[in-house]
Amino acid sequence: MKKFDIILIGAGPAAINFSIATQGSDKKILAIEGDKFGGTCPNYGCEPKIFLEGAVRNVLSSQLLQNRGIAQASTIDWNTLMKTKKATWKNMPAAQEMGFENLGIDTLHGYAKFVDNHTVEVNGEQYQADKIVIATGQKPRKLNFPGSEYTHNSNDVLDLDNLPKKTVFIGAGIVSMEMATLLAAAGSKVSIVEFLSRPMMAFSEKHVMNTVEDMKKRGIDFYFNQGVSEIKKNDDQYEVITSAGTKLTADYVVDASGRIANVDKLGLENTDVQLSKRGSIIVDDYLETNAKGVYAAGDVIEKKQPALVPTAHFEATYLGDQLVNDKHDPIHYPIIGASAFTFPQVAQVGVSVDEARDNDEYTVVDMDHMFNTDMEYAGKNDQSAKLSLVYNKQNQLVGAAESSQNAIDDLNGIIPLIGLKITKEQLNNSYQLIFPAVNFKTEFMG
Ligand SMILES: Cc1cc2nc3c(=O)[nH]c(=O)nc-3n(C[C@H](O)[C@H](O)[C@H](O)COP(=O)(O)OP(=O)(O)OC[C@H]3O[C@@H](n4cnc5c(N)ncnc54)[C@H](O)[C@@H]3O)c2cc1C
Ligand SMILES: NC(=O)c1ccc[n+]([C@@H]2O[C@H](COP(=O)([O-])OP(=O)(O)OC[C@H]3O[C@@H](n4cnc5c(N)ncnc54)[C@H](O)[C@@H]3O)[C@@H](O)[C@H]2O)c1
Repeated sequence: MKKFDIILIGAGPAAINFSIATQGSDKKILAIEGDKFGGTCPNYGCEPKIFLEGAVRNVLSSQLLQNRGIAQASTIDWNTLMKTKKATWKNMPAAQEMGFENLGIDTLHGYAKFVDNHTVEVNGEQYQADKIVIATGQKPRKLNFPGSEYTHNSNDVLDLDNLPKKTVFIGAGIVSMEMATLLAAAGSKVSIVEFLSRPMMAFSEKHVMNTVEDMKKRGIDFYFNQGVSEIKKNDDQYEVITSAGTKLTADYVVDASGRIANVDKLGLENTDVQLSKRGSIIVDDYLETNAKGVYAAGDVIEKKQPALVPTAHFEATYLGDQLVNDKHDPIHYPIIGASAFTFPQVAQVGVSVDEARDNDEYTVVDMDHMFNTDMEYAGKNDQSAKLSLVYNKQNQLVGAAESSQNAIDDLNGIIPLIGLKITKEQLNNSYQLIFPAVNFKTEFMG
């Protein structure tokens, strides 16, 4: 039996930031990874997605500027794009593992299974620690219906060598909306089937629907209020049948119906760790599970905050600091922005625009009139751009939502204003951003 002070199960963003936070301590720490070191973000998520999205955004922007001075709009060469993506990310897991080792963390390949609250088994060998951190993230959900065996998931899309002619996405969450944007821009005919009445329910309706309208103009079809009930295979084509009787043909079907906590290989039945109804790990305000000395961080935990890299990083940094310094302070989350890398992008932060519209405590200011002047977004011909701001009774900016080609960078400029509760006067007396900048759009400019 090998003994450590702390064992990390999973080696994604949560584990990485935990390791950074513990750097320089005398604790003996082991990171165990069953698949690829680095976890979802650099291997199956944000980073390869943003690589593909960068090309797509440039192409779609150039198409919008045709006849405004761009002579020939560009198009996507999917095969070269994918070949480049694969070459760029090939060495990522090895580089990530080296990152752990450089931080003084021992690494181990294999799936960890609990034997009891303080012992895990990996490849037949046992490892023990007083403190164990579960950072196993989430994985794509697999729906179960006749023909569901023909579906692919987001990991497959990010590795797709040849572009399908027709693609059907099941679900219209962030994963689906981003990947539909990619495949459609590259030339696939994309349809999206969604149970609910609109996509990305966690985001402001007005801004999501603004993006949906743009996606529709580019030929993406949406089928709301219905789920997929059956897929039939006819030679190399599939017939996708929905609960509303819609029939769609496709040569590629993506199950993008959501992500579930990665707990199935953990042997949690051998511990006191408890799961929520959704199957995520329940933790208290100290990120400790029901089993004393067993903690959890990142996407795997049940929480109100969005399951994103910044959330995982914040939790892991907090936990690393608590565990190596024997602290006992509850976690207090900061303002965390959320976004979808669609075209146009959708982003939001702070108090929800939808909730604020029905609440007397807040005032929602829709800044759309600013954009009709063809000024703020003119260089990108972003005519449909929409930005809404939420102010509280003290006239402090407390929330924002935007749909535009620049929504993510814009809101990254707004997040400090909200997080620091800064007033217009404080901002203008402290710094002036390069013009034109988001503070102009928010009328925060002095
Ligand atoms: C397509 C896609 C795009 C995304 N884009 C963004 C984005 O743009 N911005 C953003 O902020 N977030 C994005 N996310 C979310 C982001 O990837 C996650 O929030 C983040 O990776 C969570 O980190 P984590 O460490 O909690 O889990 P993960 O990164 O999932 O890492 C968990 C690791 O644990 C391993 N593991 C599981 N079980 C075991 C076991 N029993 N033993 C050993 N190892 C195990 C897994 O193999 C995995 O490597 C995206 C996600 C997806 C799927
Ligand atoms: N840009 C980013 O930051 C980014 C990108 C991708 C993923 N993520 C993270 O991953 C999480 C998961 O995203 P997701 O899109 O996988 O999940 P999701 O839960 O947000 O969306 C899944 C969608 O599928 C629908 N659905 C479920 N079953 C269905 C069925 N049978 N038929 C039709 N529709 C069905 C749901 O109603 C929902 O709208 C996000 O919430 C986010 O935390 C973030």
